[in-house]
Parts: sequence; C-alpha cells; structure tokens
Amino acid sequence: MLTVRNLSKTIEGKKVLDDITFTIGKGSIVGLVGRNGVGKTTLLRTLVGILDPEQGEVLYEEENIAVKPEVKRSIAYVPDSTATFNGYSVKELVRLYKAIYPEFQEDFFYSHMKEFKLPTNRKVRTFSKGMKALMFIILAISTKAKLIILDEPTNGLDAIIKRQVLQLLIGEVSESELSILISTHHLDELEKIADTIMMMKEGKIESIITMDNAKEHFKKVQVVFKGDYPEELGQLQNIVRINQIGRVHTLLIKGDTENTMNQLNTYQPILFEELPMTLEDMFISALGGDDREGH
Ligand SMILES: Nc1ncnc2c1ncn2[C@@H]1O[C@H](COP(=O)(O)OP(=O)(O)OP(=O)(O)O)[C@@H](O)[C@H]1O
Repeated sequence: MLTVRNLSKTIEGKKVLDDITFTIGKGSIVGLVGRNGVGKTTLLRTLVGILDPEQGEVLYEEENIAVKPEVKRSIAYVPDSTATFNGYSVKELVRLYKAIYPEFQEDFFYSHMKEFKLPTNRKVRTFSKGMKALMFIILAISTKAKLIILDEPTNGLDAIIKRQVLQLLIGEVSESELSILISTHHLDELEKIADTIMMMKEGKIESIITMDNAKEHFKKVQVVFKGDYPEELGQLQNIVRINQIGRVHTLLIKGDTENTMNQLNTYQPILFEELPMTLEDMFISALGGDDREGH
C-alpha cells in the first residue's frame, strides 16, 4: 500500500534522512521507534508531503504523492503538535477535514466525541492536552483514510483513555483493513498493538522486523562465568551488557543470536539462562549502548 524508496533529506547541512526504503502492507500496524532526534518526525512529515524529499519517492498504491497530490486523501496524519489548530472550533475543524477528505464520516466523528465525553461546541484552544490528542485521533479515523500516520499519539492521554484509543485503532484495523504507522517512545504500548517494528538510527532504518520474528533476532540472557567477564566477548558489537550484579551479567544479544549464544557457551558459563524479552530490551540492544565517549 505504501512504498518508500531511497528517501533522503538534508536539513541545515545535516543528513536527517539517509536512503530510507520500506513498505507498509494492508492491515498492518507498524511501529516506528528510535532515539530522540534520529529523524522520525522528519520521516513522517516527508511521507505525507509536508516536507519535500531531496531524493527518493513515496508511493501510495503505486502513485507518487509528489506527482499526484490527491492520493494524500488516502492518508491521514496526526502530528505531534496540533497547536496550529488552536484557533479553530470543533465544527470548523470538521468543515476543514470534510473539505480535504470527501469521505469524512461526520456521524462517526460526533458519536465518538460523545463516547469519549469530548465537547463539540468549543474552540480547540480550550481543550486539555489529552482531549486534543484524542480528538485528532478520532478526526483521523473519521476521514476513512486507508493509512493513518500518528506521531506520538498517546502523549498526554491518561492510562484509561490510552487503552480505549488503542482499542479503537486496533478495531479499525481489523474492521476496515486500514494500516497504521505510529511513531512512539511508549514501547510497552507498541508491543501490544504493532505487528512490525521499524527501528531508526541516525537517519537510517536500522532494522525492520515483525514481532513474530523479533524473538529470533533478539535474546536476553543471564550468565555467570567462573572468572571475570571474558574480554573477547566485551569486543562483540552485538552484545549489550545491561546489568551486572556481582558475577551475574544480564546481556542483550541482537542479530545472529544462535551463533552468539554458541560463542558464549564456549566460555563454559556456570549459569546460562534465557529471559523473556520485551520491546524495550530490543530497543536497548539495537539502539542503546553507544552514549559513552569512544563508543
Ligand atoms: N526545521 C528544522 N531545522 C533544523 N533542524 C531540524 C529541523 N527539523 C528537524 N531538524 C533536525 O533533524 C533531526 C531529526 O529531528 P526529528 O524531529 O525528525 O527527530 P525525532 O526522531 O522525531 O526526535 P524525537 O524523538 O525527539 O521527537 C534533529 O537533529 C533535528 O534537530
């Protein structure tokens, strides 16, 4: 449904997007994760045509969005900041959305506003952060766009509303076969809803893996060696030591996990135990561990 090919973008002399290529299929929920400042928002803004790519292309159902802007109607974007719309009333926003999205479902919008107890006779400015975030998600779903792109959508939502919003999104995916691309730092939420995780590092896509495959690509283990932690293992780039209590080391392994586990075993650890892996662990093992000088 969405094909992104060799997308690059430089802002103020810095390559913020560097040769990005990926596809999103129908009915898929893709989580875009990465550390602060790696280019997630820039990527999303480029996908929806707010920013122009310097190289590469974005195709929706084989149509280039730069050449055929009307295909943008099939994509709804919820930015991380909606301050631009503060001066609008809810009714004015609905009018604006109807003008952009001919299939906008007004009844659906108002019934969901009511369900979430959101007022419809006020200016957006008077909404709390959470109310605003929720309304823009409802607006996006009401467009009936086939692809919804969300930048940090659950920021400011309380735990109960958050759960309801995620359920609403999942419900739409299974009912209408829409696809969702969601950028977030809330890995625990993403873990529950995403089928694919796309990790970004320094403007590049570091990895794209399905949640089903994730367990093969990432492992978390606890090991105890007779002596010190073997120096050679310390040199391996795909092992991140996340914790050490006495001689018990907790390690995150990425990539060729089977080979690395075998390598660990050659040092004859006196304890070697695999632990359950979370998306946060995967994030740390893929993208963490390089903050210190010289790393
Ligand atoms: N308009 C701009 N002018 C200058 N630099 C910019 C601009 N927009 C983005 N950048 C730079 O591009 C890089 C990527 O920014 P971006 O907002 O895309 O990151 P992000 O991954 O969304 O970060 P975060 O997780 O903190 O929201 C950063 O170094 C940022 O400073």
